[in-house]
Amino acid sequence: MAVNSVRADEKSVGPGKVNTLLRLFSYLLVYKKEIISVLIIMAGTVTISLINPLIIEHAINVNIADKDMNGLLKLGIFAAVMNIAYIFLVKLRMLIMAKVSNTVLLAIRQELYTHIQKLSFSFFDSRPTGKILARVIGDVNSLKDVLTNSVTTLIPDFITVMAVVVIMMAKDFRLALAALISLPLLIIGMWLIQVYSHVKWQTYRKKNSNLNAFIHEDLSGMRIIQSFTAEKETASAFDSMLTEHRGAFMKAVYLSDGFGPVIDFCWGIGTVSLFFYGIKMTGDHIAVGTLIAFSSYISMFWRPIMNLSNFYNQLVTNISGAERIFEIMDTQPDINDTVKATELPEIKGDVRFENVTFAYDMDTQVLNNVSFHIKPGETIALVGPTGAGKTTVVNLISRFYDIQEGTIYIDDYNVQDVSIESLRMQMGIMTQDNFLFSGTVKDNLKYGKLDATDEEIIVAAKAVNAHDFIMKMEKGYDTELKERGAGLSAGQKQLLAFARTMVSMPKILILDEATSSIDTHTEVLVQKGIEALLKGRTSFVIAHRLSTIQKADRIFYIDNGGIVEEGSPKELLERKGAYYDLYMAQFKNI
Ligand SMILES: Nc1ncnc2c1ncn2[C@@H]1O[C@H](COP(=O)(O)OP(=O)(O)OP(=O)(O)O)[C@@H](O)[C@H]1O
Repeated sequence: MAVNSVRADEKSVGPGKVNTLLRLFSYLLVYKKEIISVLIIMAGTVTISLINPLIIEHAINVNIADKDMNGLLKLGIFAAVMNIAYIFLVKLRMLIMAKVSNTVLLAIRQELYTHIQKLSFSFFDSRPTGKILARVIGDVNSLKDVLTNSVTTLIPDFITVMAVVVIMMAKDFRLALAALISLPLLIIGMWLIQVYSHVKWQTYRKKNSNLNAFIHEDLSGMRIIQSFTAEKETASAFDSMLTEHRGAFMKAVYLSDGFGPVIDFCWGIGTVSLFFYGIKMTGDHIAVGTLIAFSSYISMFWRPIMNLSNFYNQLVTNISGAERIFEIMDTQPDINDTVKATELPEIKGDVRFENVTFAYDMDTQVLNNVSFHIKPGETIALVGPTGAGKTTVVNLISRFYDIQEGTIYIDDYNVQDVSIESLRMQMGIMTQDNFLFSGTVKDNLKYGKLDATDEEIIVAAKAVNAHDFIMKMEKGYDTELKERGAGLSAGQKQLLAFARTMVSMPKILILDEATSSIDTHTEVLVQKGIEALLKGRTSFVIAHRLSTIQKADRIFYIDNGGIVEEGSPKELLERKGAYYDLYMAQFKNI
């Protein structure tokens, strides 16, 4: 059962804002050289902008006053060269920072994606794909400006502010205190805004996730929506989600917009207090020149503060994105290799359940004390009512979930004591949806074995009767497939999925048989494909076709948390129990 539906907001479990920031900035440390270059370049650009007024002053006071046109020309050339260098340096700084921040984003996205691939089924069970997508794409993108500005704003502006404070204190500490009197107000104001703003931005990101999940789900189910003519209903649901999204954004942005006025207010108070105190003291010993110098220092102090607060605002706006990314990175897979896990050697295909008890969640037990033993090469058909636990049994063999009680052995190895990779590598799993990826037919078949040769692929495809149909496609094995195999029939998708599994030559085959109706010709091919797949390997077939069930060595009828009937097809028919009833019901429909 999904914990998070499309509409339900995700829970926020951030590791704390400071930790999140430190962790985010730690990604920048890899690029120390580039960051130092940017800082040096910035020192250069600041110096040039400080020299510019001096050049103008010199031109007016000296060259123009003395009518020294030669000197003025030289000064002009010097100023032009310096300012061209300035433009070049700014471009270079932007280029380096763009490269650094994009590479960091790439690294974060890669780490996140690789981690998500390791997470267990339970993680994917618990959240819609669109919400995961929102984190991998949207949340990662939201960090770009934070990363860039942390170098171009945070460091230089912080140094400027500190330097100005030191100069002011050194010149006259009473005037300095008067100028900076509103600093505590600023700190309290910003802190209060960020506390509430952070929560609002968290909510906004959740609404954004919901919207993503909704769009993803809707687009995936568009055929169903159109066939049930439910476009109006989904459009109205979308509309209400957009309203929620917009509302969350407006609430967040109102608060964030409070930063500017708070700074303006504090700046104003600082200036008034400086002049009030200064004028009161002018009679004593404060020179007017010092007072004027202080008033320019005060703007030199507040301008970077303004930049820093914009950066802070950016941080508050986007830190929830970083929290959401790190939350996934910190999610540990439920199913892990144990410390003592060994490699499962090439198996024969013996499968044993000993008193296995399993529940997805504490409320509903799906399997209760189930035991069975399958010998290598046996074909077992799993039958029973819907929701009885057939898929659960096969999921446990591949250790997609861990059982609560009992033991599952493959060739006498406890599945919990061997590495997950060595276990799953020897399993061939075919689910009902026969998922195909965009790419060529060959690419898809290679999923079974990444280093398979063309010959291996063709042999496998021939074995399951898929070769002829593939050769009839436009470019044979090099034909490009659309996403999820759109444009192929259900039977054709199945044949390709058989071939993919055949390429992997698994010792244990798990086949969740599709029930979709297939034309008679393809049905014969599919049936032959199934037989070829089952040959010589231990197979679990969640069987719907009577023909497959009849050819199984044994049938397990699963119901009420266990195997209620077990035996060969003939034995079970003779017993006239649950399987007999199922058989007769299907037989009547033939
Ligand atoms: N990921 C899951 N999380 C929670 N409960 C689940 C999950 N998957 C299945 N269940 C529940 O476990 C029970 C057994 O499900 P399972 O899919 O094994 O049944 P099944 O016999 O294969 O059914 P069907 O023939 O309809 O495919 C059902 O009650 C189902 O609701």
